[in-house]
Amino acid sequence: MLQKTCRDFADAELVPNAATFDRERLYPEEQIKKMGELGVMAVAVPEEYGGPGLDYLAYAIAMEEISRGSASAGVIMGVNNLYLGAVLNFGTEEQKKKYIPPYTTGEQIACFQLSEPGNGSDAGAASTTAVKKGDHYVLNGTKAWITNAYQAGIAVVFASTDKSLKNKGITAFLVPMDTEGISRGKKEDKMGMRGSSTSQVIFEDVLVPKENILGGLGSGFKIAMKSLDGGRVGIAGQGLGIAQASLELAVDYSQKRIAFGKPISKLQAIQQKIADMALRIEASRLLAWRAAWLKDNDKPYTKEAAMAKLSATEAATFCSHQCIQVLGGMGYVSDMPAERYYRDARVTEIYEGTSEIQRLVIAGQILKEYAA
Ligand SMILES: Cc1cc2nc3c(=O)[nH]c(=O)nc-3n(C[C@H](O)[C@H](O)[C@H](O)COP(=O)(O)OP(=O)(O)OC[C@H]3O[C@@H](n4cnc5c(N)ncnc54)[C@H](O)[C@@H]3O)c2cc1C
Repeated sequence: MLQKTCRDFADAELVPNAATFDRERLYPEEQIKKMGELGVMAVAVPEEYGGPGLDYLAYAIAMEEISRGSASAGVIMGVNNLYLGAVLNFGTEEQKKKYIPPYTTGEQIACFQLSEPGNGSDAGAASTTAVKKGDHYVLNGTKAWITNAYQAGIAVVFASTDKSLKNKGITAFLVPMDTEGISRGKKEDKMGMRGSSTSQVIFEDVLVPKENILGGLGSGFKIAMKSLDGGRVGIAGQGLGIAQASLELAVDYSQKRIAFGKPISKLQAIQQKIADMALRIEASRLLAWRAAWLKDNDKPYTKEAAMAKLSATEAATFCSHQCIQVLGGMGYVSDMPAERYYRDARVTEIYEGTSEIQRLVIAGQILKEYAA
């Protein structure tokens, strides 16, 4: 039912507008509010905090269907859910009551600030500092590549409270984005995902009350890694959505395009592409749903989430590439969405851990299993 609801919504509200969001770098405000009404801005948030109380399998499915319509809407939703997951899993009761409900409806959205100009994959090397001053911490530094930075009302910010402890000295803070001393850099001019804003966020002597520490002093790195495990199930869903949209377009076009007197879908070379696309999508979907199922059943799922993210995002790049090939010249122009799928797909292999980092995570887990 959720899948159908999201698919119908995407077909009615996202598919017809996705090219405009992309071309005009437009934040899909109206659609994000409607997604809030559908419950997908806070999929796994229990009803007591304003969410629909679903699980990560539902999240993977919703991310796929929304991203099939507009990958930009998908990443806005994904980062909002990433923030909510961190507060839900690591917040005190008071923090959950205060910092979850306003971000479940799509009226206000959140961001997740881990990366910095000097470190992305090496997230433990955070150079943003938080220094204790009385009942407050003073934050200084620059966060980079922050999705939703221009719209977000709240952020979870990772900063070092003790550099000598390296990643064990990182602490997570809940920081309202209108706090004095916070400014945003220019909007990044991106290859894809142009309906979502991405920018640096600069902290200059930003005072944050000590009650806004999330999960305890020095737990920031653990919070980031655990949150990203869940986030990767969502990005796998996003990759699947782009891949599925590419497959559907390629199949439809191939049945209508006539070359040498018959539809190109009759050509075995085109059929091979369709088979390869469908195969990668089905395999990745099973990986994504398995990772979600493991999480929903409180079983370890770090390796499975990394496999799902890696497989589905590589499928997105592969399928969007093949889709352009099936469309020929029409794949290369913006009259058709194939070139947008290709541009949007590319970053899914970069954010929430690059493909290289997913392989490191997978290999690390496997080597641990075999060492036992
Ligand atoms: C559009 C967009 C939105 C984003 N949104 C957010 C956000 O909301 N919040 C946030 O915190 N971050 C966000 N990011 C940042 C993203 O997570 C980082 O870009 C990503 O983690 C990679 O970090 P980096 O860019 O510093 O690359 P680097 O870490 O410098 O990596 C460069 C290259 O080296 C490789 N590499 C690095 N270390 C290793 C290693 N140990 N082994 C093998 N290869 C390695 C990488 O895989 C990559 O190919 C976003 C990025 C983009 C582009």
